[in-house]
Order: sequence, then structure tokens, then C-alpha cells
Amino acid sequence: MNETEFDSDDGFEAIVADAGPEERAFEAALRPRTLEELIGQERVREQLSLMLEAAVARGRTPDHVLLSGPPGLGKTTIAMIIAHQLSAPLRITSGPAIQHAGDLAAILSGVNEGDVLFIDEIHRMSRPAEELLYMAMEDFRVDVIVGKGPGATAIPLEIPPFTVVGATTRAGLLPSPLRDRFGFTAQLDYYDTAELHRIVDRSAGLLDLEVTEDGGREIASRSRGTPRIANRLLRRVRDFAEVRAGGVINHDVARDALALYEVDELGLDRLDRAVLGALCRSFGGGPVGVQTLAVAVGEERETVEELAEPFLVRLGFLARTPRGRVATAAAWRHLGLVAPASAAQLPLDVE
Ligand SMILES: Nc1ncnc2c1ncn2[C@@H]1O[C@H](COP(=O)(O)OP(=O)(O)OP(=O)(O)O)[C@@H](O)[C@H]1O
Ligand SMILES: [Mg+2]
Repeated sequence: MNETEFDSDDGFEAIVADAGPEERAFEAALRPRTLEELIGQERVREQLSLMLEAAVARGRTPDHVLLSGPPGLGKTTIAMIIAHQLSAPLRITSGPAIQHAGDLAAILSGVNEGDVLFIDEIHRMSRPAEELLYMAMEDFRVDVIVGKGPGATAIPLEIPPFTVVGATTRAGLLPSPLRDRFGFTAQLDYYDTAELHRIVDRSAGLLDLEVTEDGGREIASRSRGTPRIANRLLRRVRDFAEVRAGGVINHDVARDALALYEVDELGLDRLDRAVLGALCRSFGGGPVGVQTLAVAVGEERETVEELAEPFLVRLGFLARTPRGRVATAAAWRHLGLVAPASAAQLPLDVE
């Protein structure tokens, strides 16, 4: 095992980790405000634009919208755009904040006609709240149960027509009665390098940065198909360019800055490489249980499962098999190691 690669006391600043307040403000500043400003996701953009325009023309509230897809692809951004295009107020809540049906009833009783109610992480609502929500979405009327036991009474609550925009990273976890109440579902996909390049250029423009063509492409190609990561990398490269390179972001500056931050040419960060490194060097390429793997890199199991593995799986470097995690021959190659003859080749028989 190469200790220096991940045996460090400053922990992993995973490039996909949750943002702090400063990062969130930066993100908010770069959010496209209209459908025209949104880059990529052509089909979703066109479908939404049609639906919203039709609703406005008819003077009706549009269908409820469900946005699903991995983190950082634009769900919150699109929810805000929907309200903006409708010139409607946006009310924001989230699944974890709605644990009792009463929490939702309180929100619904404050809804005005035409409001857009954004429910982030909608798959994390409680069951009773989910049931109340889909009744509200369908009939614009719910019975709120007041009191308990034999004395409980149902008080009908009329809700003016409104639009729910739900966002989820796990559409599969939504019960189908709830999923069925959404007239429009958009599945967001990873962005290609050309789209990410346009996003980098747009952000650079907003931040008044000079980024050359090859500099922008270098950042885009290390962004893991994800706009949020493209913006994050741009931010780090900006610091480097300002302090060490006179401000201009060209190919070499982008490459050197990202090398400094340990983001490699495929976008793997230190955590990703630590996981792959442990898998290959300490466990001979697996199979090894995820818990054992997590201990080997000094991280929580959830961190490995949620932050590192999805991308490694997407790249075809790691497979989740019934017997544990397995490194593929491509993973060995990426680490500059010689794959043993037994190393898994894709496609694998997995789960
Ligand atoms: N299509 C796009 N064009 C330009 N920028 C985008 C696009 N999609 C996302 N972004 C940028 O990426 C950042 C993250 O997007 P957003 O917050 O909407 O992601 P999300 O899908 O809601 O993520 P999460 O699941 O973590 O909530 C935003 O700051 C936004 O500026
Ligand atoms: Mg979001």
C-alpha cells in the first residue's frame, strides 16, 4: 500500500462533498435564471418551455413537475427557473422538514393561487405526509385530522390551484401513487464535455475571468459530467491563476492547479483514488466488503458509498458484486499498475 496516497490527517476534501456557506453563495450567483440561460438538457428545456408557455397562455397553473437525477445537475436551478418563468412566488421546503402530516398541512394552508411549492429531497418525506401531499396535488383539497383517537375530527382544507415541483436523487424511492401525481417528469442526465465547457465559459464571464479555449476544456473534462463540479473546479483554478499565473486560465494553469488540488485528468479526486488504491494494493482487486474498504481508507462507509463509488462505477473502474467490491482491469491501468490476469473485465455479472 502506498501510505502517502491517502494516509493524511487533513482528511479528504472530496470534490463532491457538501458545500459550506461560502460555496453555496458562489453557486447561487452562478445559477441560470431563465430557461434560455440553462445550458444542455435540451429535451427537458424544450418540454418544460412548452408546458409553461401553454399554461401561461391558458391562465392555468401548470402540471406538477418531478425532477430527478444525481446531485449537482440542476434540479434546484430548474425549480427556481420554473417559478421565474411563471412569475410566481417560490416556496421552498424539503422532505426531511416534513416529518408529520401536520407539517405539510401547515405549509399547504399558506399556499396562494399559482404558487410554486418546491419540495427538495421529496423521497425523504414521511409516509403520512406523502399521502396527504398526493391528495393535495390531485384534488387541491385535503382532510386535516385534528386530535387523536375517537375524538379526532377531519377538517377539510381547500387549497387554491398551485404547482408542486419535487426534486429527488432517488426517484425509485417514491411510492408510485405519489410519482403518478406528477404530470411532468424530467430525468436529468450527466452533461458532456462540450456542455460543461459552455458552463465554464458562462461562469467565467459572470466572474469576469479570462479563460482560454483549452483552459476551459481542461476544466470541463475533469468535471465528472456535473455542472456543480465544473463551477467548483473553476473556483479553485481561479485562485491558483490569480496567485501564481497572472490571472489568465489557460491549459497549463488549469492542469497545474487541478494537479495541486489532486483532481486527476478523469476527475477522480483523492478519495476516489484512495478507494481504488486500497482495493487494488491492499485487497488484490477484491472482492472486498465496502465496510472493510472504508476502514482501509479511514472513511465512513457512507462516504465511500455515496461520494466515491457512483463515479467509479460509472467509469467502469469498480463493480459492486454480491461478494463485495471489485476493481476492473481499467482501474488497475488508471493507477499505473499491472492488472493481475484475474482482474475483472467489463461487462461483469453484477447484482
Ligand atoms: N444546465 C445548467 N447550466 C448552467 N449551470 C448549471 C446547470 N445546471 C446546474 N448548474 C449549476 O450547477 C450548480 C448546481 O446546480 P443545482 O443546485 O441546481 O443542482 P441540484 O441538482 O439541485 O443538486 P442537489 O441534488 O445536490 O440539490 C448551480 O450553481 C448551477 O449554477
Ligand atoms: Mg438541489
